Amino acid sequence: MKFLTSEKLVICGAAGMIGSNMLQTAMMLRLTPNIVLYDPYIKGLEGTYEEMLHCGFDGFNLQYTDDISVAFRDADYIVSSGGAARKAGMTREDLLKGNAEIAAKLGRDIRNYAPDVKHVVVVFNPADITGLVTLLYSGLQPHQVSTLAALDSTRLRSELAKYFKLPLDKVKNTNTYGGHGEQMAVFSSSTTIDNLPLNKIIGTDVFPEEDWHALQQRVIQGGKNIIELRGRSSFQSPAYLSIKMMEAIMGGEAFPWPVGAYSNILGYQNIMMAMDTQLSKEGVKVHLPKGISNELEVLKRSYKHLCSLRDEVINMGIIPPINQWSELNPHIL
Ligand SMILES: NC(=O)c1ccc[n+]([C@@H]2O[C@H](COP(=O)([O-])OP(=O)(O)OC[C@H]3O[C@@H](n4cnc5c(N)ncnc54)[C@H](O)[C@@H]3O)[C@@H](O)[C@H]2O)c1
Repeated sequence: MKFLTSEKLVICGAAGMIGSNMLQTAMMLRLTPNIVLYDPYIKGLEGTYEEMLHCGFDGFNLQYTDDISVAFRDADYIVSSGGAARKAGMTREDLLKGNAEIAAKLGRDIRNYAPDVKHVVVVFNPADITGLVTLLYSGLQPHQVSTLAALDSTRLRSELAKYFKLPLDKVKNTNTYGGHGEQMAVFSSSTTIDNLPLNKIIGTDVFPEEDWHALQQRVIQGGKNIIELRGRSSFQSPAYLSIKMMEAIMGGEAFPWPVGAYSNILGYQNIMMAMDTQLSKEGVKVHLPKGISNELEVLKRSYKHLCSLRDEVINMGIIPPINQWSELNPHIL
């Protein structure tokens, strides 16, 4: 059976829930036979490796290591979920600081050991910030780094499909941009429900305004709901979507959802956030989402929220002030 490419894919955080599921998805989609698993937790990493052998997949050259220099040598693609998930008693700031520090190290490791990597997908949270920090320290070009940001859009589609009791594919073009969760910017003007524009239905008897607000809350709480139902944070959906991003980057099937990318668009600068994006072998292309004026206002609010998170990371001393970014990475103007 054929592979999409024979280039080397590295999965960081492969001992974890998302990382190990990314591996299984990449193998099932037969992206490449050459996959290297990295995680500092070597015992769990061996467990992931062993389980994949037990699946009985043919044709793979699978390796694992807790030595990042070995993992990254000659890497063509890197995807990383290697960071902490938020646990009880942990503040958002704790997660932000810890994972931003991991992202700074990831960036330095890319610069040192994988300077010729083609693309890096960052998954660990808060992904917009960890992606930005990785980009700055890696020295890569902005189109070479993207982040997983599709889950609000896929959750919006599933909530709408459940509300209207329709199959998922009757709900089209659900796009959320900007930051994740509370700060997402829903662009309902692009969405159709069984071919009817969503904006024509909102506020009618078919879909009262209060139901629309409640539905958006369910989207925002989508991740929390999975924790309540399953007793742990989501892992199958982020793993699947991250590897589908990688498939598009390797030249395979297009990725239909927004991804997080570095934006240099006027009014949305010096930030990584979900925009109207296309992934291909050339990396990620970023455009300002098309929307009506109140959607763009919400996007602006979301951008400002991400700027305040970014500024927290600057104040923590993890990344320098914006006017010094080009010294760290000359591709950032
Ligand atoms: N972007 C998204 O939409 C999205 C969705 C869900 C979860 N996440 C995030 O993904 C991350 C991973 O979640 P999980 O459920 O797989 O967690 P997990 O705890 O199961 O796995 C994390 C793995 O990362 C490893 N790790 C720790 N430090 C590392 C480092 N410096 N380099 C490489 N690996 C390292 C750990 O040993 C562990 O095996 C979390 O930050 C979570 O919040 C993101």
